Amino acid sequence: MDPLPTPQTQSGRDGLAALLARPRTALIGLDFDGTLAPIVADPEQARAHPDAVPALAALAPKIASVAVITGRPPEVAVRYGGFAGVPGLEHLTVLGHYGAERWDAATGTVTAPPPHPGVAAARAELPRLLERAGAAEGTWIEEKGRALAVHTRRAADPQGAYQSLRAPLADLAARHGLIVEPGRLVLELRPPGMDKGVALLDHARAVGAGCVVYAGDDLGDLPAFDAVDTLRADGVPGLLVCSGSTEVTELAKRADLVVDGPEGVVGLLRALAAQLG
Ligand SMILES: O=P(O)(O)OC[C@H]1O[C@H](O[C@H]2O[C@H](CO)[C@@H](O)[C@H](O)[C@H]2O)[C@H](O)[C@@H](O)[C@@H]1O
Repeated sequence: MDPLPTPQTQSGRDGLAALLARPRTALIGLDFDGTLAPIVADPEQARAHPDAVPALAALAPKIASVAVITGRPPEVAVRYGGFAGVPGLEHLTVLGHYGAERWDAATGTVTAPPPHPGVAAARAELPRLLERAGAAEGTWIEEKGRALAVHTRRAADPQGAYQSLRAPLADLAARHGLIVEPGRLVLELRPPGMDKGVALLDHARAVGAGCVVYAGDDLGDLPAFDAVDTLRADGVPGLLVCSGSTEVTELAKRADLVVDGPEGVVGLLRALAAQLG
């Protein structure tokens, strides 16, 4: 059996104690890439850790809500995660595109606002811009519909390629009313106005969460960490979990609990499910 780890902060221990005392009020929010799915070189090959879905399916019926909150389009996270049609996950919610789009297992449908016109304009310019910026071989554009992501993980010098594209992509985004979302060797051009913090807060309020756990690994998860702090200030206990990596260190500094990547996240989910009986 997986041992239940002890958070290193008092607020984290309070958050965990609240979850164990009142599981039926608990919301667990989880990022996808780097948290439920191991990081791989090709984003189209990312899949949930093989034990993630069984662990979630064991835990979800014992708590108020499980929400996957991801930068991916929700239908992609559902497909790569293997989340659809799973007994135990009948009420799973996937908040995709940083919360702009939503998939509910109960209906199997996605709700989404209209696309931002700046994405089409940026799409038309992006290949030429990368050429002019001398983007390294291996730089890859991920077409996300509501957004465009430029990946450098497969370049010979991924960090150098990433840094060299920051300014030109920031300029392109600004010209079309978009923002740049930086992540693990990815710079995403996306519409403003939504982030994982807004998504988590809205969902926590909608389900009437009495305590919240959030686990993430990347810079885009920091607003969700802020949301847990906001909830704590409102009297809702919370637990911040960092799915640790050597690529991003910002979350580890803020987390109540650092676990060893998706393997560690799955171990935590399994331990919670076992503890809740
Ligand atoms: O919010 P998330 O679920 O963490 O999604 C963030 C981005 O994740 C994906 O990129 C990351 O994972 C890839 C596959 O492991 C990896 O190759 C890449 O370097 C990472 O940045 C995804 O491709 C993006 O669309 C997401 O926005």
